Amino acid sequence: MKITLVAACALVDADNRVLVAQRPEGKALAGLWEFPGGKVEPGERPEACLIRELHEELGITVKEACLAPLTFASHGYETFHLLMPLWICRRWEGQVIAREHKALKWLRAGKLRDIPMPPADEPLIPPLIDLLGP
Ligand SMILES: Nc1nc2c([nH]c(=O)n2[C@H]2C[C@H](O)[C@@H](COP(=O)(O)OP(=O)(O)OP(=O)(O)O)O2)c(=O)[nH]1
Ligand SMILES: [Mg+2]
Repeated sequence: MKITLVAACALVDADNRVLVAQRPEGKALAGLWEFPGGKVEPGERPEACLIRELHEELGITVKEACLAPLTFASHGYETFHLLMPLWICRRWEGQVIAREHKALKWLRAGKLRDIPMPPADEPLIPPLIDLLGP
């Protein structure tokens, strides 16, 4: 079984809302709402990967000191096993824009259950509600 390491981030705004991003057409899991992030490249540190992906996908600049680990997902997909640490980030530079996603939205953690997310993401919701409230 191939293990794929993906670094992902819950960006949290001043009202404790979380950013979710809609996966574009033509990619696996198209249309589902995810946490921004991506695959860790060979030799790359996960935190460096996340900072790179947040810049590529959302156009923002994040300092490593502003990333706090929250939890992780471990999920068996048909062709690979996803291991996905999730960081929280409340501080960044720049305006969030959808450079690669179909759409973006800010939601209270309790509302994450109402949007279609990848199956791997479901266990990430309770720790977000614990931290941020519903
Ligand atoms: N970023 C992200 N990926 C997720 C989440 N949940 C989930 O199952 N995945 C899966 C989808 C993909 O199989 C894999 C990472 O995908 P990705 O499409 O973000 O990877 P990437 O940014 O490096 O994009 P690419 O260069 O491979 O196209 O993890 C999530 O919340 N965020
Ligand atoms: Mg990505």
